[in-house]
Amino acid sequence: MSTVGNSTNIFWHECAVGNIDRQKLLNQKGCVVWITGLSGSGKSTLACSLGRELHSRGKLSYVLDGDNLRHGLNKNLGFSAEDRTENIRRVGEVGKLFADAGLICIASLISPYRKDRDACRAMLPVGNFIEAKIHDYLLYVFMNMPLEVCEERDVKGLYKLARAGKIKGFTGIDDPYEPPLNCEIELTLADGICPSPIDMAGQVASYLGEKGFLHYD
Ligand SMILES: Nc1ncnc2c1ncn2[C@@H]1O[C@H](COP(=O)(O)OS(=O)(=O)O)[C@@H](OP(=O)(O)O)[C@H]1O
Ligand SMILES: Nc1ncnc2c1ncn2[C@@H]1O[C@H](COP(=O)(O)OP(=O)(O)O)[C@@H](O)[C@H]1O
Repeated sequence: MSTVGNSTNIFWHECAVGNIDRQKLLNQKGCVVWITGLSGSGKSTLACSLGRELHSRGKLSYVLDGDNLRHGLNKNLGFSAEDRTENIRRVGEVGKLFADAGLICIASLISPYRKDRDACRAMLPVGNFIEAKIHDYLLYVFMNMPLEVCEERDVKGLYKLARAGKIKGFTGIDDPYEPPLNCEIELTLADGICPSPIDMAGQVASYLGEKGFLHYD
């Protein structure tokens, strides 16, 4: 019996089928691939491309997209620092459940503040897999696209509105984006050109393969 947050007198219930059973069933290791970067940097595009790549390799994944989650789970949150923190915390917790379910969870959110991303790392520290290898099972992918590139794309017209002062607290304009100091993968321009989503997805999938997430034995 314990107290967690505001809940008192609560108990943890274990089930007979556990995380290892599910990972064996799926022949993969559950993890969270967390894509962070500015609006318009290509997070959602990479998330979908990676999902497709993993699907084609017979691996089960699920995309948690910040914009989409704000239509449901997170629809009571705005863009204040406190709300963004709560947004990241909730998605971290959901990602942890997906990873525990054995899936490769692809989270795609601006997640601009370092302390919020660090808190997610602390929430999903290490996976102790059966062969005794220890992996981080939260992997950060930094979409390191220059603001000018994102602003030039401006698919939703939000940068224009932010520059005109019609959106307040827009990331990269009048709200900070704090680049990761310890990401697993950084994707950026090569000779001034953005690699294709398929190439980027291939790079992330290869990383997952090398780290042993795409099989379970
Ligand atoms: N003020 C402000 N700042 C940044 N972004 C804004 C803002 N207002 C609305 N939007 C739109 O919301 C999408 C980002 O949602 P996220 O949940 O990923 O943001 S965060 O991680 O909580 O910072 C983001 O989507 P993406 O362009 O896909 O990143 C924007 O379309
Ligand atoms: N690798 C890429 N190369 C060129 N354009 C891209 C690439 N990835 C995304 N884009 C384009 O950039 C725009 C923003 O992409 P999106 O995935 O919606 O970004 P985010 O989710 O970070 O806001 C879209 O028009 C998309 O087609």
